[in-house]
Amino acid sequence: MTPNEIVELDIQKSINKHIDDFNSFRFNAGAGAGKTYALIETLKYVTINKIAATKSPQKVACITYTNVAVNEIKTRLGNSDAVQVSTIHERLWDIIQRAQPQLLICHREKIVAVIKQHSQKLDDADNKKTKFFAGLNDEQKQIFIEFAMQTKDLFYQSKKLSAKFFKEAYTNRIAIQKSDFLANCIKNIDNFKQVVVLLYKKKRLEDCLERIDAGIERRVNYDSKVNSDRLHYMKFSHDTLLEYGLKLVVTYPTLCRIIIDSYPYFFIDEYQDTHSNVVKFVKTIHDYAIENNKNWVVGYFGDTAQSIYDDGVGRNIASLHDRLVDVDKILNRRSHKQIIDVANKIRADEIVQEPIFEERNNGSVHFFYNSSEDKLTTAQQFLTEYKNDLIKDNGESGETDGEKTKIHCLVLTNKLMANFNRFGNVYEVYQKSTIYFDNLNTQVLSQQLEKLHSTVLSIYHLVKLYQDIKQSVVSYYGIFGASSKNIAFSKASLVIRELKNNEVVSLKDWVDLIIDRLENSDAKDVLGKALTNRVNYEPDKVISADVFQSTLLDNINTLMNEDSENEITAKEKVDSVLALPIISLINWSNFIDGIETDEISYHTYHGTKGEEYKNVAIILEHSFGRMNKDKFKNYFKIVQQSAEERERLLTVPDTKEKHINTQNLLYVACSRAIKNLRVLYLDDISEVENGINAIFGESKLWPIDGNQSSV
Ligand SMILES: Nc1ncnc2c1ncn2[C@@H]1O[C@H](COP(=O)(O)OP(=O)(O)OP(=O)(O)O)[C@@H](O)[C@H]1O
Repeated sequence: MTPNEIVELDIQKSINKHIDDFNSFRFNAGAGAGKTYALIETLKYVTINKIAATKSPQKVACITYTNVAVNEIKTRLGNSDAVQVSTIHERLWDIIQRAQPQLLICHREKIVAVIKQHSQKLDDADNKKTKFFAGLNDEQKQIFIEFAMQTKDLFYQSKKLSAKFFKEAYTNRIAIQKSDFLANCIKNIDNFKQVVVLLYKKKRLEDCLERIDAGIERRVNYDSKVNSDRLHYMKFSHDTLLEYGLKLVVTYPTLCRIIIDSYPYFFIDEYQDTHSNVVKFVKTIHDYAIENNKNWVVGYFGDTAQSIYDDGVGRNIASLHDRLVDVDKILNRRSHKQIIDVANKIRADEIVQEPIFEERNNGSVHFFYNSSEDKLTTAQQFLTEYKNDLIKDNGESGETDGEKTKIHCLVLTNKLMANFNRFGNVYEVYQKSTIYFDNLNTQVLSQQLEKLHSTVLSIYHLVKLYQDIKQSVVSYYGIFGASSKNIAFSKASLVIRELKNNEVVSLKDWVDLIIDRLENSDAKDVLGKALTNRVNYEPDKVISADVFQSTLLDNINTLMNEDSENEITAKEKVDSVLALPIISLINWSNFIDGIETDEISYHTYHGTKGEEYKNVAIILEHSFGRMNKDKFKNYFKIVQQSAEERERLLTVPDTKEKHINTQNLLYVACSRAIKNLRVLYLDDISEVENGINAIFGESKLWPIDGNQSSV
């Protein structure tokens, strides 16, 4: 055993000792240090020595960031009943759902708070949209509210009409003609709709409150399948789950005791990207354990320099959760020295890694730049050259298997990544939707299904259903779910044949086929069950072809169009979704599922968290999309300053936050490489060359004349 291996073993022993002593800890180490590995070792240690040895019925909770990570840990850990690996949402719901009476109180309070928010908005004379309502006197408000309630059906029937037809639909009503002030209120359709929708929402919540108070509603549920709260249906979504969880443990200490008894060992992977409410939740339990002399341990595993999401705690963990023992490790298990040296320069903090083995010294890092206009073609040519060099090098050493020459290419923008992955058209259509640019990354491309926009999620499920039926790889249970037990085999096979044997080129073809079968098939009820199971439609939404069609089109319309959209443009946008080729949608859904099909795999920097690849290509630009103009240019500009000047510039909080975020992103990207890393900067670097060279050593214009560089 080498001295470094002994050091590494000692670190694991110290973690085990903290577990023996119930000392909660934070294992902070750089990329490739073996945090995930240590987490698995820790889980094994606890299972064998604490749970199995004492035949304890207690469980170990292991929380990870994505479903992909859950599966990875489960696979690496092997079958274990004692360890429950899950996302925080799954675990939290499992824990708190039993506290229904307390949840109900929490839910009631939330409803009251949201009603108050709606009322404040309606009373806000400074709000452009609602001020016409705020300006009415009490009597007029009452008349308007009554009018809105009486015309609810009309509103929903007319909602999607253009402003002109919408107004006509309303003004044809005698009630409006009679009243001057009502006619006045409907002058601006956009504002009118905004107020009416708020009134409806408020009313729905008030009705729900009454039902709760009358004891009619007694259960509240977490809905993991949709991405927004539906409080009046007694359902809430992801962020509210974290909010409720925290509120419950703070308000009801008994819940802390129950959690401590059920899960005496609690581990959190990638803590830097965990929501602050989760850390507060865990800290509340930890404090309770200390104050009540209970044996409980939480272990956080992560790296503050890899915090790349806005809602993650990042460096704030130290202030949010004190009384933790720090366990540090500076050895790197993943990469060759050349990669580690660059990564150390980027993170520029107290963690200066070194390779665990001295012989890990054959890596390569090359930085190139090219500022031609056609970035896509330049990047493709660059990758082809990289690939050829790898084949040449590996061929010479007699190693030609795929992984050795496979390149993982990291690009900044989703647009470029989508183009490379052949679903650029899908991304382009979603870009024109109502999803804010900042949210496209999560709501359209997240590998955590719960983060996708609800309609995007339905489209994803529709495409997966198509794929599964087309490929015939899924069982009846996989298609129809629990209801498959009660479905006649003949009907199930009929509906699958009907769906499989028709040509489908676009999403529209697929949707039309489903609609047609819901209308005409002898097994239409069975198809409804498949849609409920796979696309998560409520049973009443698949009761007939018409209802299914209007629900889907309504959803797509809401996804694509603002309320005020011109009717023709609105229809064009809905049609642009339906016209998407099914093959592009399959490429997109494969991306969501992390399925790789090409020799070169393309990812966004964000999407590679926790991964490692032998050969990495990074495509860099000044800007990170439109919203983060000059993100990297500004970063390298700061890097190239003297230490004093850098410190001065970073005293501005906004500059510091942006700088650290960029630094973390570049760190995550570069540290994915095991052996070879090539960076291509697709802009003019003359103003930031010194900053680049300070990190990467030197930068060269690509393509280089004469001999190509060796990998
Ligand atoms: N003790 C060990 N023995 C053998 N291999 C190890 C050990 N620790 C880590 N490794 C290997 O080193 C590599 C990096 O480890 P791991 O992925 O756990 O790092 P990490 O700290 O989680 O990285 P990142 O922060 O970048 O996600 C992996 O291939 C892992 O299997």
